Amino acid sequence: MFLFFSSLKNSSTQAQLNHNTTTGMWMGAASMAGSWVAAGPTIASFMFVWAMIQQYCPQAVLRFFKKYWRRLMNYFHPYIQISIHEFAGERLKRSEAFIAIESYLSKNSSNTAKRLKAEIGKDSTNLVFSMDDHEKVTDEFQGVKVWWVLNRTGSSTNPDNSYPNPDKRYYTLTFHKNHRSLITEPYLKYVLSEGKEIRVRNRQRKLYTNGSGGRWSYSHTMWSHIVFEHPATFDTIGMEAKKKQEIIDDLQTFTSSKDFYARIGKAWKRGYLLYGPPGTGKSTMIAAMANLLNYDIYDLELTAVKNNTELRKLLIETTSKSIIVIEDIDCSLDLTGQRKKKEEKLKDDEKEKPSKESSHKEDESSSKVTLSGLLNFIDGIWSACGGERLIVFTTNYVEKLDPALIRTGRMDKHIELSYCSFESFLVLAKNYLNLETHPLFDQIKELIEDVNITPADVAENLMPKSPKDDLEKRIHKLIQTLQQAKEAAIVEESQEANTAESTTTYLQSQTEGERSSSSSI
Ligand SMILES: Nc1ncnc2c1ncn2[C@@H]1O[C@H](COP(=O)(O)OP(=O)(O)OP(=O)(O)O)[C@@H](O)[C@H]1O
Repeated sequence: MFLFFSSLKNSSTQAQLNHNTTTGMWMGAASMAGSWVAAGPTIASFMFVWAMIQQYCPQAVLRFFKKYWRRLMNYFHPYIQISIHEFAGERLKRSEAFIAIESYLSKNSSNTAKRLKAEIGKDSTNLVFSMDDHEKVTDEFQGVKVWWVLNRTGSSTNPDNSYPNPDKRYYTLTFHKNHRSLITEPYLKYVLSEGKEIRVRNRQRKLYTNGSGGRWSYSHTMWSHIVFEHPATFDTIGMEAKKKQEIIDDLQTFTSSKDFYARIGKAWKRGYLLYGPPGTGKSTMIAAMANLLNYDIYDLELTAVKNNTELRKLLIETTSKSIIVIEDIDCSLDLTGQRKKKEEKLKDDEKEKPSKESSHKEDESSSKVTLSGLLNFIDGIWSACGGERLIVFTTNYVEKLDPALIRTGRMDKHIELSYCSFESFLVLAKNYLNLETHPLFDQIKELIEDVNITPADVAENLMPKSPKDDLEKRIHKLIQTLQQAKEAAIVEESQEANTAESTTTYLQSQTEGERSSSSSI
């Protein structure tokens, strides 16, 4: 026994000495290993004695032993360890604490850790380092040293290589028990807040999309991402200044209203409905929103989502500070008002001939996202997890949408993106031509107010197509397009007027005919 304790004490002293070296507590691994080899037979003897005691000792004596054994261990190893798992508790989502610690440690990993992982940082201009698996990093807080290790148990993928194995990485934080309150309270608080800040500062924004296929062969749809680098900003969007400012104010008020949302008991999210003809800048507006707020984008392809459960899973996986986009919501699913009528008709038909066919139809529809599933996605209980999110729908046909989907509270702000006005043209002219004024702009003003031309078409005309395309040429090209559009509109109008006139004449002759036949009767 004595031999055991003395060798244990020696190893412990060795470990403590190692703590005091600049390279941290693990640097003396080789000498530690030597001590443990020497202590091997002693440990074996001890285990044998302990087994005997456990078998033959009365319970009271055993409790006594256990109590003093723990005290003894505390004496020789006075360190506390805290583990922070990557997928602790919420198995569907990476732990926020883990992510924050990862970012925090990236700060001094590059100075102390020997093996580092490098990732491309913000704007693709720098590399961000983080510690690799099983690396150790020493940190100091108010003069107290702590040690972080990133552990990994098992492999990063399942044996069948089908999806990442989520439960395997965790950090351990080790510190002396004398500093328990300092480390568990102010230090960890500091680590989390600093980590979150570093993450926002360094992170590459991402554009996520859901869809089967890709790197992992999932049986269900999951998010995959690329770096989000769209250059659109509110400065580049052709839109009336007042309307633009209103949207910017709304977004900025939202992002700074965390406390307000908490106070009124509402989930910190806001819905935007962007509607208007194709080419009026709905997608561009989403990119500008993400750039303004520094958010990620989740481009949700509803047709690739099997059912409501899968939709909920995708929602849970989204992170804070993000925009969830469903483009062309009217085309994504049969979510229009007419859907109900169709369903009712189908039910009536099926009532008349209950058969295998109808049960097959039910099966099919149960594997689809439904309107109620989508409503739940927007404002159900699950929608509150993650916080600070915008949900944006776009459509070319707002009148087709089910009113339940776009009512205030779900889609809080409805923004119409329309044909190009002269004010919008001036923004495009400044961006594409670098011109604020030009003698031909008066002519453009007159024309543009008479025709329906999208900003996309205006932009296309202002784009240089060859080195010879100087400013004058591009302005003339736009004027020509506007004139053609105006002529086409006049022709269309006169055709419509002719059709209307001939319909009226036809109806009149019909009525007169009916009158004369009834008078002859
Ligand atoms: N208001 C605008 N300001 C600046 N550029 C615009 C604007 N509208 C359209 N554009 C230009 O036209 C192109 C197409 O626009 P965008 O895809 O945003 O339109 P959309 O309304 O989303 O179209 P769709 O309904 O077909 O998806 C963009 O690349 C952008 O450069």
